[in-house]
Amino acid sequence: MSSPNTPPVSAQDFAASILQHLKTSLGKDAPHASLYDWRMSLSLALRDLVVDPWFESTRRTYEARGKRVYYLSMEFLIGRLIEDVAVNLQMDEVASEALESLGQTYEKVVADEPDAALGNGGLGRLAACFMDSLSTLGIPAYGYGIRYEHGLFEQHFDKGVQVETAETWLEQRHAWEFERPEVNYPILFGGHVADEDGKAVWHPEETVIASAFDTPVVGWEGRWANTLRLWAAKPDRNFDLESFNRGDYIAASAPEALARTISRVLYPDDTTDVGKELRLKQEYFFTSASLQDLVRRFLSEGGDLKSLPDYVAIQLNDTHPAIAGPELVRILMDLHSFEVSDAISTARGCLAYTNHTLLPEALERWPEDLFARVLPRHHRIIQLIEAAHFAEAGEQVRIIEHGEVKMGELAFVMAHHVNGVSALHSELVKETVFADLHQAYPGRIVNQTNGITPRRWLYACNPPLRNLINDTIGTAWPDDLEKLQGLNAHLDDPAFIDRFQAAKDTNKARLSDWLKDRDGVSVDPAAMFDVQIKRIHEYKRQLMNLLETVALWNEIRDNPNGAWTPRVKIFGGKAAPGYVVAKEIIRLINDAGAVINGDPATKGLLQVVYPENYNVSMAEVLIPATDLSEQISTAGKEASGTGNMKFALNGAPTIGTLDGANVEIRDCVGAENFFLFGLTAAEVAARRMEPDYARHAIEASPRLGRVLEQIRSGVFSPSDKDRYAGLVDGLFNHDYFLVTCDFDSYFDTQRVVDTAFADARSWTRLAALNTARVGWFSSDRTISGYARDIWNVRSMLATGSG
Ligand SMILES: CCc1ccc([C@H](C)CC(=O)N[C@@H]2O[C@H](CO)[C@@H](O)[C@H](O)[C@H]2O)cc1
Repeated sequence: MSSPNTPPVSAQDFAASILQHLKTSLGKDAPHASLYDWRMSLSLALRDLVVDPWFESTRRTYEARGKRVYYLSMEFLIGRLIEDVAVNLQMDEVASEALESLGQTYEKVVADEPDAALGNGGLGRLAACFMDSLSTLGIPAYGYGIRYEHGLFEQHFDKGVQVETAETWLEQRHAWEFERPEVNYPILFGGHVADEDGKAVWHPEETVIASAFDTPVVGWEGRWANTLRLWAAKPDRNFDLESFNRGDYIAASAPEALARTISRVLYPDDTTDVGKELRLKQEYFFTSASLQDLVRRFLSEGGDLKSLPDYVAIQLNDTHPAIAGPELVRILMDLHSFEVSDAISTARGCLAYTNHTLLPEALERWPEDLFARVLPRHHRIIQLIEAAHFAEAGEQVRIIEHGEVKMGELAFVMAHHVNGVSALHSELVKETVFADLHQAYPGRIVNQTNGITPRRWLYACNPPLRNLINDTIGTAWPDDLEKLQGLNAHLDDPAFIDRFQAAKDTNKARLSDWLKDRDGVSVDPAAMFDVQIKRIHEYKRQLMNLLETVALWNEIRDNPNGAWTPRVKIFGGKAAPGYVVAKEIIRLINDAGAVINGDPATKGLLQVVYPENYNVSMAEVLIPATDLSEQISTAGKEASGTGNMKFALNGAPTIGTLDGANVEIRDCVGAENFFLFGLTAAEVAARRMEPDYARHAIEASPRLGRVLEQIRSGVFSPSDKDRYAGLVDGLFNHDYFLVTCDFDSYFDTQRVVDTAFADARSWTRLAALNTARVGWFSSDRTISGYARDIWNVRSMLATGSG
């Protein structure tokens, strides 16, 4: 029993509560209950324990007239919730005991829960970690987003090729949400704006209703609980019975179908602005509903809108909710008769914006005509905002330019603070994408280096290591993660190192069982588990990892008697459906993997594994079992990364570039404890200026040249020799992400890793050292930074953590 605090309920009472829900909520008795019935009953029994702290938190915030944080995000990549809630309520072991007493297996029941995959990757997962930390710190907050009927697509491989199918998490009842039919708002679209006695009046042509679904978010030890309010789209008018009676069934259900389209599916793009009208409507839909809701709440508590910034801190998770600036100005001007300048300054006083990427193709720019057609009133208001900005800071930066509405510039101008997500990224934001605005508004850009919640990403996903840490330094670390520094004193204690290794081995055995059961793939837990899991993108350089794998394959075949360190290369990740090159890279990894895995000469020494449908739940199995964390993006491209933090926390040293938060991880663990390679961001910029830099790099590396020739000539696609000719030519002619230039440094550093891993005890010490020194990357520290530097909010839990 390692859980620090006494759980609120005994296993016996909790078993009774599960049985009660089975009977009254699921209408089943134990002998006839399905896995789904047990899972729902467990979820509802846990949810019962969340409601009181939830009500209490809401009541205390109301009474204290406290300032609230509103986190607006198009994505919340939540994953499963049972274990998260059980752990935060200190109920994980009680729940396991209770289910056991009912003849059920906790792990099996937990694994039946579908992931809430309402996000693409880093940005969405960060939002979920932030919600956990806001509750743990007792900061009153609402998360606002969209209740997509279909989250991120399911990925399947058909002969190594990614195919996408619709995700269906809501096919079954979602145990954790409470529908709020009474909380709904009209969302207006299109039409025109008329000037009626000096006032601009919007005459929309379409109205959709936003209806709320609330999910409680309980923090560590159940001390506080906030709300995640997700909006679903509904028609503003009833079923068209008349058309139905006329037999025109399509017309009858059209309003419903059309309205629901807005919250039907998550756009699966995580780096390319698709510029689709429906995407713009989704962004306005949830932003307008959220602003109408928070203004109603503020007014219902007797607030004076002039003082809104003192009670409301709105954080824009990238530019996706950037329409919040013009929308809040519209609400203040058109519905509450504010003057334009007061409306703009009041709105700016509430808003802050986080930038998560420098990739030009990811910066949202809406065609002005499309924008003006869908949001004619906001188009006008943006012109007013731009005029005010010109008056304040000159005309060098425009919001509307070349027939486009630039959402990054709009978010910047309408925010009191703008932040990047790692120290390097925030500097690059000042020097590149917002250099002019940084000049105009010095001091507006700050840094808040990302973080991860240790509750999900250590305490819940890694019981063996959690227990070892509890036994070694006590149980205070889950909400004070820098306490892990206490492990440094045990790094030279052989017993501790043995237990650390044992924990890693347990997790590696669990992963190999998982791969065997799920995919029929067997891996050797004694081999090095070398893992790269993240969205597939050229800048993340999964291709370079694959090229190194083929080079190693060659090396082993050339020197079969060499002292090779057995390695399992594990890849995981989805490509945006329209991202052709990324899908080619996936296919090449699978094709090359098939050849390498089938080669008797390297059997047991090198293996490639690529489980389908990487998601949050898979990460929770892969990360604790990892020996080597691959963070190999082109320097200057990965804004932060958060997977890098999860691996280090779970005792996996990093091979990586000086990019994003890798820089700060290396500073924390020590340069000698980080396998650094590659060009720096500045060197990347310089190398790009050199003509033919890729061709020269390839000519200088026979090892690389050989690998590229093998791929080009169809060694991994014997039935379709030229399948990868284009991909290889791409490297020769426009290797924008400098795979060719960093290859040799990467290959050589991997050989250093081989040698280091071969010395098991020193490797385990290195792994434990990583865990000990990355406590700073808790999202509690990140959120405390936002609260202090941007939101100026206090914790309602006045103890030390506030
Ligand atoms: C418009 C399409 C679109 C959708 C999502 C995005 C996100 C900003 C992409 C994203 O997830 N960025 C990642 O954010 C993480 C959290 O801050 C960082 O750790 C990653 O480095 C960054 O790539 C860009 C463009």
